[in-house]
Amino acid sequence: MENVRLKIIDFDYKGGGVAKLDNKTVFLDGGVIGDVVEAEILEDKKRFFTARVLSVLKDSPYRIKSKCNYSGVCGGCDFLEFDYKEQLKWKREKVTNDLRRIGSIDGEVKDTLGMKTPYYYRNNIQLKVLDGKLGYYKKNTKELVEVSRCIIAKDEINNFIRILRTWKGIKSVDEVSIRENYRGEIMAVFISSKGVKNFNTLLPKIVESNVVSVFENINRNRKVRFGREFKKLYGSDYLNEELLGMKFKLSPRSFFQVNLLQTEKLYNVALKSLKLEKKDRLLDLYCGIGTISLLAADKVKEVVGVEVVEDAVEDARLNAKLNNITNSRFICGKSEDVLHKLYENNSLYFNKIVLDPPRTGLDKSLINTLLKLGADKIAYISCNPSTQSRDLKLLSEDYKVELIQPVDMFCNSVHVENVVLLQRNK
Ligand SMILES: C[S@@+](CC[C@H](N)C(=O)[O-])C[C@H]1O[C@@H](n2cnc3c(N)ncnc32)[C@H](O)[C@@H]1O
Repeated sequence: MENVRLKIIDFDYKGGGVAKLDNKTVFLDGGVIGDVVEAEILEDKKRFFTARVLSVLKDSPYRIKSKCNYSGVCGGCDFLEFDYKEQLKWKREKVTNDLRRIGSIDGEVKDTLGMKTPYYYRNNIQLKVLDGKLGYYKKNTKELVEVSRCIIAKDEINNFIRILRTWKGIKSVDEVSIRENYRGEIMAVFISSKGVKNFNTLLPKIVESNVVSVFENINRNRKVRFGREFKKLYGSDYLNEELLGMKFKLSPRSFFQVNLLQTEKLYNVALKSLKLEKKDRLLDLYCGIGTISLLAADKVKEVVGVEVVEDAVEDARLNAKLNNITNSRFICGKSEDVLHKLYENNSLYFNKIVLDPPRTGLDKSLINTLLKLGADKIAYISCNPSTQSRDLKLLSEDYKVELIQPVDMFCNSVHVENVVLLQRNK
């Protein structure tokens, strides 16, 4: 097919441009809303085309010059050439459209809570390693783009990348996960199928730096991020974090939100929306290391957190002790199974619930139990408005939506975090 001229009108879920041609949708590999581009059609399917941007013929008014040297090549970010204020507006619209289209929900969506400076915010990155080179995959490929610095990662993570680039042993590593805490300390996990070699040659540099913890993780199954065993190579078992004035310990397998400043805003919105009272019994499903549970503990009678990763549950129990909290309890298991058992045994009643599942959203059986349980208020936090909208449609049988607040957790990427407060119908 010959090349075509297209106007970008939207972004798809991967951050690629969307256009229209012959009444069919075109999914492109790039472009910014408002751009006019020359594109090569790659596939002509029944309902859509796929296409590759060859050149931008007319710049969108929202196109900006990227501050990143790897922009357009590296698949790590989607929106580095899209004006930040417009990103926030687009994310609000994305949430509005998903709720309407998938969830049949029409409520008012608040303006996305953004950052003043949407760079150098990520406290956790995963770099691929290929032939001793460190980087991210090129968009939609397994080709490595070598990087010496990442514009969305925090400063000390970038310093550690510099150190790793001089280390010969990096060749024995397949992937490296690097975390930075609130005071610039680093925890690194070297993920390797055969074991980390020559760590002793990296050690002197690590001792001089602010790396506080290094683990090896043997992983031969590329479908999961981590293998079963973590072996400590250096330093502490945990990374210490501080969030809204409380202390948390975090072990290498546990989940922690990637943007500290935005997490504080997110948690404040969710907890405030629940209007917590001393008589409340709060259930925190998908609780990770217990951050939300423990931040809520002094406002309620009792809080119970549920989490499937054992290490995270142990962290949560430790974090309760660390913060002298005595009215919290953490259960290890799948939220859907644990909630079902709690309900069947009639053992505990919760009048308020926090949900914060992974991108796949809620299990249908969990939704059924939630409807039977009938808590007064549910704060549903999600990093995927599409699955959240699907779940809300089922929950709206008994609940009405009272608040919809998007939060920009993943600046310069297509992803958006969203909080929805549900109130049970009288
Ligand atoms: C998006 S994170 C939220 C964690 C925590 N609320 C926070 O803000 O840090 C989702 C968490 O759910 C856990 N998880 C995934 N599937 C689960 C399930 N079926 N039941 C319970 N926890 C699950 C993950 O291990 C992860 O810790």
